[in-house]
Amino acid sequence: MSPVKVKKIVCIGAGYVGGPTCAVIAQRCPDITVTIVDINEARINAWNDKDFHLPIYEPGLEDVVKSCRGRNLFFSTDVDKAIQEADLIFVSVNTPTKKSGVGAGFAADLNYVELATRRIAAVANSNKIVVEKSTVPCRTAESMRVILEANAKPNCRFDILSNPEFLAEGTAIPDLHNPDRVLIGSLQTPEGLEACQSLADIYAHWVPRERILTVGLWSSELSKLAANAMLAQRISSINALSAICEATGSNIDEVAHAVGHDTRIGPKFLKASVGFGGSCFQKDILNLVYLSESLHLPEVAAYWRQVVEMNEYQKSRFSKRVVDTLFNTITGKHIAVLGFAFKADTGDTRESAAISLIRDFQKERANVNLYDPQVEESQIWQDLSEASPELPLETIKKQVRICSSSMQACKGAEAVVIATEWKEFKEIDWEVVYQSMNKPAFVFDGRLLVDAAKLTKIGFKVVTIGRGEL
Ligand SMILES: NC(=O)C1=CN([C@@H]2O[C@H](COP(=O)(O)OP(=O)(O)OC[C@H]3O[C@@H](n4cnc5c(N)ncnc54)[C@H](O)[C@@H]3O)[C@@H](O)[C@H]2O)C=CC1
Ligand SMILES: O=C(O)[C@H]1O[C@H](OP(=O)(O)OP(=O)(O)OC[C@H]2O[C@@H](n3ccc(=O)[nH]c3=O)[C@H](O)[C@@H]2O)[C@H](O)[C@@H](O)[C@@H]1O
Repeated sequence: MSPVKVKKIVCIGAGYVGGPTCAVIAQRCPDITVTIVDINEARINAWNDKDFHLPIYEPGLEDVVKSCRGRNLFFSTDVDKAIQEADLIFVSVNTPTKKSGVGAGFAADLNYVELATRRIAAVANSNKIVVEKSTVPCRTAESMRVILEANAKPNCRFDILSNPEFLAEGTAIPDLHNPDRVLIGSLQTPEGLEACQSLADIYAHWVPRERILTVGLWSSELSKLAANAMLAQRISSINALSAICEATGSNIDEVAHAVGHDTRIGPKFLKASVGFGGSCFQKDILNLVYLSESLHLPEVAAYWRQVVEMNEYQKSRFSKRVVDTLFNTITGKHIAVLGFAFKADTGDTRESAAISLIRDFQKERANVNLYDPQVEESQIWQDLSEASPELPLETIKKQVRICSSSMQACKGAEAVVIATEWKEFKEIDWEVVYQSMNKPAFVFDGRLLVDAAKLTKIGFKVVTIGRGEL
């Protein structure tokens, strides 16, 4: 037997991962037909939009989709047909934190993975390579194998691979074009290794072979959780140090620069912030915490849990600093919040620190003027309602006004809070903003974005994360 040469791929799940990842595969492998399917019809319609108003904002994505949609890249809701035709199936569905039942608040909800797996088993009528692309707990591939084999049609073989995704939102396309590594986990059996080879051959169309790492299935699954946990741990470490900086008059940027110069530590991912957000860091660490507890390793669980707790502390510490600085009350004051996405260059708001900040400001009965260049209004109302379920939306709308520019948000405000590091906030004409604000005018920089000395010269009182007043 030799490795199957893959001709047709289906990706189940047309989200932030499935969409960009498989669009890039289609772009780089013109000899392979790629169909991305989803049960969400509105999402598929948006991927097929004739004016390319795609469901995800991601720099460079539109060009990739334009280059191959209708050629060898297709988006469809016909999940069954696409499964039947494919040699290789990516499972790229959502794996959120469980909201109820055993492990609620920690464990991953694997319902979507299981439903997709059962669908594959129900409709497949030829051999398939099934690839776990979603981030899943260790040994999920084993559950998938059991489900697939128990329901397989005669003469239908399934080989299961783990191929976690490491792209970051906002830089998904360059990350996919030039990945640090592609990780493929397989059973170390002859069939498993052949399936691994088939998938590696796809990536080898554009990724150098030495960056395609092949490991055992369980190592691959755990490596994904480990990578996210260690990245988040760096942010919590630098944020913990930012609190010490504020109390001692040190400057977190200078500390990060000095620490990061050590080649063993490295300069990346040491930017202090108002707290990390995004759909995955918290979820994947909680998943690791749950795994550790299930394995009777409470000390290990406590170690990782602290990374999330430090992040919660950072967010609440920042909103408290706003209240304390504004003379211990923000009731009735106007606060301009700039940015709602969890980071720049994405319209994604999942777990965004801005949501917690605005909820805290609402509790203090402040008026919030909010501006974000990408996030849809409907998404903002949904997030704010979920953050304060006790408040009717009408009450929230009385306290929060969505603005169409930074200028509009800042006009008449007592304070500006920078929550997302959008490039356009760097280019704000602060002289003009200052004139339009109530005095004293404060800027709270939660992203180390603005030139504090320049703003102070204009007349602002500037409070920056990780910088003390001493
Ligand atoms: N968002 C990110 O930057 C990254 C996410 N991941 C992981 O990738 C996975 C997917 O994440 P996202 O793409 O962000 O999620 P998402 O929520 O944007 O997309 C998942 C899609 O799967 C669809 N879906 C669910 N069940 C289905 C089924 N049975 N049949 C067809 N479609 C189905 C949903 O309708 C949804 O459109 C998660 O496990 C996540 O942890 C990994 C790396 C990066
Ligand atoms: O599994 C995932 O979902 C992905 O999670 C992260 O990617 P993402 O969440 O899209 O974005 P990051 O750039 O990692 O930023 C996450 C959060 O940390 C914050 N951050 C990042 C870096 C930093 O130095 N400081 C900091 O506060 C960002 O503002 C953002 O809120 C990882 O970087 C990806 O490798 C991984 O594939």
